[in-house]
Amino acid sequence: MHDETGPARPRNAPDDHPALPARKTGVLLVNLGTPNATDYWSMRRYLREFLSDTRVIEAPKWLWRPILHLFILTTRPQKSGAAYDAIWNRENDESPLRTVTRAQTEKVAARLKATHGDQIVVDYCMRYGDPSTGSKIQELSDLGCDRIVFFPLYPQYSATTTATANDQAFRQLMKMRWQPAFRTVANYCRHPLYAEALAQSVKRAYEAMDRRPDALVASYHGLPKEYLERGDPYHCHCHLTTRLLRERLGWPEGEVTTCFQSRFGPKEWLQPYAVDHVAALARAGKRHIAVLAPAFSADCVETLEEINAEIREAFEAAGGERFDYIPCLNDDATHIDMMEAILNVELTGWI
Ligand SMILES: C=CC1=C(C)c2cc3[nH]c(cc4nc(cc5[nH]c(cc1n2)c(C)c5CCC(=O)O)C(CCC(=O)O)=C4C)c(C)c3C=C
Ligand SMILES: [Fe+2]
Ligand SMILES: [Fe+2]
Repeated sequence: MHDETGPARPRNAPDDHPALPARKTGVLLVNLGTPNATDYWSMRRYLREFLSDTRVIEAPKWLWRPILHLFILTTRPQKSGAAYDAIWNRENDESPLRTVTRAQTEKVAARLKATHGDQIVVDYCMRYGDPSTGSKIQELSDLGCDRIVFFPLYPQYSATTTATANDQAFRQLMKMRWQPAFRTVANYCRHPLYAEALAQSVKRAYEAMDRRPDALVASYHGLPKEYLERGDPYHCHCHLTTRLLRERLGWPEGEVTTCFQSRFGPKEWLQPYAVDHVAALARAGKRHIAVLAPAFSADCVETLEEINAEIREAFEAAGGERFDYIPCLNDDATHIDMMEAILNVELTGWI
């Protein structure tokens, strides 16, 4: 045995002893994932990986596989490809989710480097698509990270997001001879800096408007209702998020409402559905609404396309006149403050 690891062969080791990397700590930000391009095959590859995940689709495999392969993967890639095409970042030839996640990573890295120096390596990965979770954990380990903080960027916990991100990380660890010590970051919808960041984004958006909206709507990604009945806390975390945001803004009850978007398939999902909710607001005389999407840490196809197109159209079709979308927290300084604060707690004892 040799008593030291470092950037080269350990002290007193024989010549054929493998070189050992310097000890570092890794931070890996994780988001859902995104296709590499909007063509049929790129979309199909991404959707196939995503919709084959049994954390996302809980139906029995014998039932779901034929539906997925015969119906969904033959039609959805074109439909979703068109949605991604409408929001694609052509400058970098990538989806906005990847652009934003990279910007978040660079800013978090700069903050942690300023405090802790070069002993920390910050990177990002995706649960589906590229860069994959497994490849990034391996890369951090190859760089000498024998401790990794794994940070799923989902404010509200769901088995369909947080748990499957963690599962994928642990699948990689199962393959490794020298596993890093590993910490997963919990959901953070209760974190005061999260409510603060959301509240500031609302205040900023309201200040930039020439008139105050008649209602503020928090639209969250939906889930099949039966997942809630089986114990997924996501629904409650969404309502908690809305309440903490409203309290942070100092607004009375009812001033911020909650709804759920992105319904997929014929089953009942969490209600109220965003399209119905905004239409009902318009019919109730709320002519001007503002909408934010607190379940998304980065703007993506679900916010830029679905909210700004489908949900906006539902509002206008019901008589609504003005619809303002408030962007996600993305790489805003308040969001990076929150991530830095959470990471500094998670890094305790490691640096
Ligand atoms: C089919 C079931 C789905 C569940 C359950 C689900 C949960 C869920 N998803 C997010 C966040 C995102 N989802 C995104 C895209 C997306 N989601 C589904 C389906 C389910 N999501 C599909 C099929 C897609 C792809 C787009 C499409 O075909 O409609 C994204 C955007 C990714 C991007 O590249 O922009 C995010 C982010 C949450 C938070 C969640 C449950 C809590
Ligand atoms: Fe989704
Ligand atoms: Fe609930």
